[in-house]
Amino acid sequence: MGIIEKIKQIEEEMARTQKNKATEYHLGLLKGKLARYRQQLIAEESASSGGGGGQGFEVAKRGLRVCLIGYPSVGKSSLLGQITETKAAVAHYAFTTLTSVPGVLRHNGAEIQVVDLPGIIYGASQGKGRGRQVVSTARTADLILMVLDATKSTHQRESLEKELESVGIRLNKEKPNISFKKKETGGVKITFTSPPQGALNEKSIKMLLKDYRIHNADVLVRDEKCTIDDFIDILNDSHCNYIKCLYAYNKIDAVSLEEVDRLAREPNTVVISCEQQLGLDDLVDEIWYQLNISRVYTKKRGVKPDFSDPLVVRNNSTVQDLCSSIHRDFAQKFKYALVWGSSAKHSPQKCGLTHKVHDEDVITLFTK
Ligand SMILES: Nc1nc2c(ncn2[C@@H]2O[C@H](COP(=O)(O)OP(=O)(O)OP(=O)(O)O)[C@@H](O)[C@H]2O)c(=O)[nH]1
Repeated sequence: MGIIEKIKQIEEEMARTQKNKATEYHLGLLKGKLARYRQQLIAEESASSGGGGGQGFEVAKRGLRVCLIGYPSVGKSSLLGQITETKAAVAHYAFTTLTSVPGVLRHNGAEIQVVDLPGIIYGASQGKGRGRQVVSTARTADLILMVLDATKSTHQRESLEKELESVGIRLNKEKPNISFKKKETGGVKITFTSPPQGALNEKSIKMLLKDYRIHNADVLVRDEKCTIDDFIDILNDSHCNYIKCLYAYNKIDAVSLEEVDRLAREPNTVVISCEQQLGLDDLVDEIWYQLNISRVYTKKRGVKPDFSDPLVVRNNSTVQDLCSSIHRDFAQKFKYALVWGSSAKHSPQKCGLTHKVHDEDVITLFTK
């Protein structure tokens, strides 16, 4: 039996099983299996398409990236046209022509890459077609901007969330506070910092570990609210991405004021109209805020810093993160850095890779 059939079988069994105290463990086990098979499916796809990507999908990442996700015709191309410098044609993507269009959003002197993902994400978790390529690009996002049509039902949002959830993309969620270390010997050791509240207990953890054929490991659950799902995420850690998501309801010009008001009150939500150019400045400000951006200006020795083209990194980034944003291998060549600005104790301060930079710092990097 292929993985897709196995996934289907488990999903059917889960749908048949009633949710109650007696079935809690069995359902947990099924969820664990499902996560494992889905992970295998994604790994297979990546291997067969030469490491993710796929035709028309490798968009080189520079600085921070926002990915637009949404159903066809919600107004993604129009939005990209409004907030970025790439004037993407309002065009219909045929199923065969999958191209992601990167645009550049300039704000507060920094550049943010905005990638429009085609609206064909549905069915990705079942391994259908190109949806998975969309998902693999979505994983590289620093922020997901889910574009929704205010005139349509809430179904579009729920089904996109479900789809992303099933491929291991967790929206607006922190990584579960569970430490998990595989070992060579010594058996399984499980510790809770306080008594667990739900079904995540010694029994269910042991059962899942057995199913994953892990016989030696240390597990420390630091949060009493952690669930079985959280532990499964930790077991499949390499396939889980915790990404912030901002919801943008477009076409508010076509719905009632009451409806706009209701949508605007939802968490992490901005209401816009691309056609009437409403709410777009708020949206850009919110993107900036959600990305937690720091701008760091580079300075060559003996020359004034270049204030026109900052490196853009997340707040709390280190010099190492900065190096990686320049080039994957740059950190290996790194010798030391001189830093001017609020993160430096004195100006300039000589720093190593672990130094945390602040917004508007100036830095000179010295290589070996
Ligand atoms: N009423 C209204 N219509 C809009 C708005 N923004 C976009 N539209 C219309 O919605 C339709 C789809 O817009 P696109 O920008 O092509 O949507 P898309 O999400 O990129 O669609 P795909 O390319 O199919 O993924 C077009 O006919 C637009 O004119 C808006 O703010 N209000």
